[in-house]
Amino acid sequence: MSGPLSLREFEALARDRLPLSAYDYFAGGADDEVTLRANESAFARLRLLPRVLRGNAAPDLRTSLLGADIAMPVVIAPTAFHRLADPEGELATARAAAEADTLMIASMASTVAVEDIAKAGGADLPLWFQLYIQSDSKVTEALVRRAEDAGCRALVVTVDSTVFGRRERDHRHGFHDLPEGLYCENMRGLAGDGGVRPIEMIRDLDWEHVQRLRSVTGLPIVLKGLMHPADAVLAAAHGVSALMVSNHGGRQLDTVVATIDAVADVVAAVDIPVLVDGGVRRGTDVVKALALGADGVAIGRPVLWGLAARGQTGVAQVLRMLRDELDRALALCGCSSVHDIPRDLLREAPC
Ligand SMILES: Cc1cc2nc3c(=O)[nH]c(=O)nc-3n(C[C@H](O)[C@H](O)[C@H](O)COP(=O)(O)O)c2cc1C
Ligand SMILES: CCCCC(=O)C(=O)O
Repeated sequence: MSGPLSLREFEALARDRLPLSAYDYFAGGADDEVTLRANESAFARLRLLPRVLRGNAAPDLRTSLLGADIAMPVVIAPTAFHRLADPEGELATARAAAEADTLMIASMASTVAVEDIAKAGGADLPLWFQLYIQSDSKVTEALVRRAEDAGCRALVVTVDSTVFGRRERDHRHGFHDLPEGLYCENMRGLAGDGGVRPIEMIRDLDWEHVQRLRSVTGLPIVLKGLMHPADAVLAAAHGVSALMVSNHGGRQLDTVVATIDAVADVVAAVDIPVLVDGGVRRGTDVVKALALGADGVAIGRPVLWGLAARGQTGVAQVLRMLRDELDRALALCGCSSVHDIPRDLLREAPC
């Protein structure tokens, strides 16, 4: 029997191996999961109009993001709780990211501490730290110091989570907390008694928080979960270094537009790098995001599927598969590099 041939086949393998409550936590979205489905289906609605007879050698996939040189414009989105998928958890993910020569964004809700993730990835792995700003600014600052000391090269502030989205799959399973023995390790030592402090989502999150963060760190700040071009303009005015157009993989506000439908307006509004995540499952999806002006994409669930199916090897295979698909798609589109993808490559499919 052959191994998995696509990212979607990794999901099927992962589903077979995971307890249903963990699978549903990873797979699920908010409410009716309209946005969860839309993220993927919007890519299918965009079609390619390739050029031919362009005689290109192997396309150049390398790119750079905030000074990090990486093998392809595909990075690892921050996702929580990797040890629910595999005992090695984020350590395995970091090793696979390093092997693939790409960039990893570690979740603040990782089940391995960020300094251990950094060690596993090695000095060459560009590691960014995702942050939920906490109500106590001292706690936020302690997290920032921890990320800086671990060698993280940027802070990715998630701004789409002023409250936690309602995921009905989790309610059905009663999945509200990590199982016995697993903890959000970055929060260890931050509770009054030296214990593990729970992560908060704060309703009053605003631009002042971004400004305050700007004043306590020299690291570049990336805002993740921004969809509206007017917010993109404000972000640039507040000294933000890059944006991630994201709807949290359809897990926060349901019926938000698909990210691939939002990215072009954000790109047009600002001069800073723009990444997009949500529903990227094929090399052709990456081509479409780049044709719309994105500087790169991030993948969330496919990494978890690789991890649950085969640990570090599985994550490395997922990244390799997407890289090979991107290479083939570019060749077939007549593009010589990831920086040479014209907008007129795209057409909307008739309904
Ligand atoms: C299981 C899971 C956990 C996630 N945890 C976080 C998180 O801790 N912080 C964050 O900013 N985004 C989190 N996200 C959102 C991802 O960073 C990303 O936006 C999303 O997964 C992209 O969509 P995709 O899964 O379709 O690739 C999570 C997503 C999933 C599926
Ligand atoms: C406090 C954990 C947050 C994880 C998360 O962002 C998600 O499940 O989407």
